[in-house]
Amino acid sequence: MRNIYLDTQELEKALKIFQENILKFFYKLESETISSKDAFGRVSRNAIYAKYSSPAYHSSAMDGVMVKSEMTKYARENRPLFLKNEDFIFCNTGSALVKGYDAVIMIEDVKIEKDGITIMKAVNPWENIRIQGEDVVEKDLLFTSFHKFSSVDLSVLIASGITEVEVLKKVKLAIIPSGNEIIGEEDELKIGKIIESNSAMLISMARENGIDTLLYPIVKDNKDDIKTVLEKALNECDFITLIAGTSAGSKDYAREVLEEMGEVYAHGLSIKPGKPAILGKIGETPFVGLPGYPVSAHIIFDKIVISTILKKMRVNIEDKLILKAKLTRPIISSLKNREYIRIKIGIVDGKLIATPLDRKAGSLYSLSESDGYVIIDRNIEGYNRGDVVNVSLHRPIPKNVLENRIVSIGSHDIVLDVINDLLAIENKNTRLSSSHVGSLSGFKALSEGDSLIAPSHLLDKNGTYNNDAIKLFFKNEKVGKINVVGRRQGIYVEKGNPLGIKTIEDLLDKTMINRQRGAGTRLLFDYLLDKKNIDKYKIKGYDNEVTTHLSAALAVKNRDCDFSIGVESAAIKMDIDFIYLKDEEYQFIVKEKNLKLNSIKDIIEILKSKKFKDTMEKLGGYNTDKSGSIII
Ligand SMILES: Nc1nc2c(c(=O)[nH]1)N[C@H]1C(S)=C(S)[C@@H](COP(=O)(O)OP(=O)(O)OC[C@H]3O[C@@H](n4cnc5c(N)ncnc54)[C@H](O)[C@@H]3O)O[C@H]1N2
Ligand code: MOO
Repeated sequence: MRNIYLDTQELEKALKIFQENILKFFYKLESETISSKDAFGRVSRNAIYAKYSSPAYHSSAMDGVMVKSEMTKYARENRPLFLKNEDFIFCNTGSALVKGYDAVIMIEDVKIEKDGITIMKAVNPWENIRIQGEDVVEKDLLFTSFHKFSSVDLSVLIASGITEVEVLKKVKLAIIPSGNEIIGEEDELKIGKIIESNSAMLISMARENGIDTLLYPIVKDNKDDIKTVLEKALNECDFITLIAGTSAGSKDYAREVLEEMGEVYAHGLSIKPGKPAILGKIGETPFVGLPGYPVSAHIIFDKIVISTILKKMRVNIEDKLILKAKLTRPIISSLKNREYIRIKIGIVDGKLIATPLDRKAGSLYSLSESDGYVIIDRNIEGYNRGDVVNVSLHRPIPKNVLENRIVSIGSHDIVLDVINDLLAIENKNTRLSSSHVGSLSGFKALSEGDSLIAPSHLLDKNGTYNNDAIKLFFKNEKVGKINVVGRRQGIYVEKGNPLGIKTIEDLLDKTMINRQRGAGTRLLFDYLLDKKNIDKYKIKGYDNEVTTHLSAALAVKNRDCDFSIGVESAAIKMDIDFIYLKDEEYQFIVKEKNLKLNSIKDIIEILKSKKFKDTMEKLGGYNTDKSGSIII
């Protein structure tokens, strides 16, 4: 039977109903006694009071000599005072104060003589002394009940004589991956199979929040097998999560099994990604069905599983930091769901900008690349380009990381990855943060202040590169060009060129996958077709697009088309054949005022380096003779 869940609930409402139904889970507070040294991240069960004062006795705060302050009161710069050996005691930082002495003179202020010392100034009573209990007094309240211990707290405990603490037992969370197509990372990846990768992310998210996990073997889409593993998990764990099988597929059994074994409180939330989540319980054990797509699983795990367990542990759920930033692209959202849109942040001309990333729930890498989410609530249609939006950060971003991030929007080339890797190897803080939209859109973004550099390779009428576009987009502002690499553009064909393609004319009856509108490679292809008077729309697949050279090469390798177009290096990387068409210049377009930025200087330094030239040479199909030179 298929589950059809037409009615979705708001996340907060579903969470409330779920939590109201698992009160026994919340009230069962088991504790254990552990060494204070192991208490990092753990939560105290009771209030904790200091056993000793700290310092435990009066002690010297400096290396020097212990004195009776009264005896030093007449010492002056112009009237040195001599103290005999029996009038003082040499001491170190931390030495216990000897009875009768009440001050310490730093060793730098003492002149050592044969049978005593000379001092040039008086000391006050208790000067340079750490008084007993100055930091903590015996029986002081150190920590309240339900306090989560930080690294510093552990030292406080130990310094105050508390060697053991009673803490809440960690919640043990079952993570059960499911699906007939799911294989272990050690298994061979074949068509139709998916590597089980969600649990690695979920286990470390749990660990970050002080939750223990038990990972079960991958269970097949089979009701009996799912029931067997759930029975086992019920005996071994306090909370159960089942990955996948939550939606409407013919093999999605999570809901059915939960209905048979326990209770379902919600199936279907009005959020995206994460919509098909299932909340319920089996016996008294909370159960959450996580949608299989990684981004959906991540959101439901964070918003429901972790937040519920932290609530039980009485740990505050920290609100995420919010940054206001200007959207570089419009976002259209459905009125039915609250959407979590992944965002990458950057700074351009002193302003924070927000670039929306891939929205698909299966695009795990875009989650890893993102800095946070823009949340678009139900009943909001979305935002326009240029709108200032709130970005809820996954974690705080250090200022220097943001300032050293070069927002690059434009054409794609593998060289961008090479530059980033070399920046890391050379221990520079600068990084390229690239969006691949093609050369023309890159120019538009640069001219509208959405990016710092625009990688581009637009052929001019007179055979140079990018000058026509500069004239068109920058009428009142000076821009410079940084030569990145020369590249060879051509046609990608299957290895061995079985269709015998040699010239542009041979492409007429073949199927292609094109690059996106505005991509320099596509424009070059159009130009070459034009020169031969070939109607581009006669080429089958002309409108099918991909956005990078590597994806174009992959499409040929996978035989999704007869040919595609792009730079030679991607053909070499994908091990397919390449038919040369033209040399071209790939350049970074930068506003002249920004050429002096340290981050841009870092890029130029890398481009001029021998390591860069060697790496590009190894990749093949590149010319680095002009790399790093600037044309204004
Ligand atoms: N007809 C409909 N189909 C789908 C709907 C819908 O409403 N109607 N909802 C879609 C949404 S939204 C989501 S999210 C997914 C959720 O799917 P399931 O929870 O049923 O999970 P699967 O279909 O089994 O898997 C989805 C996807 O994720 C991969 N996966 C599963 N487990 C793992 C894992 N441990 N590690 C890595 N990847 C995993 C799985 O292979 C699939 O590719 O349903 C939509 N469909
Ligand atoms: O709502 Mo599903 O969780 O988008 O991808």
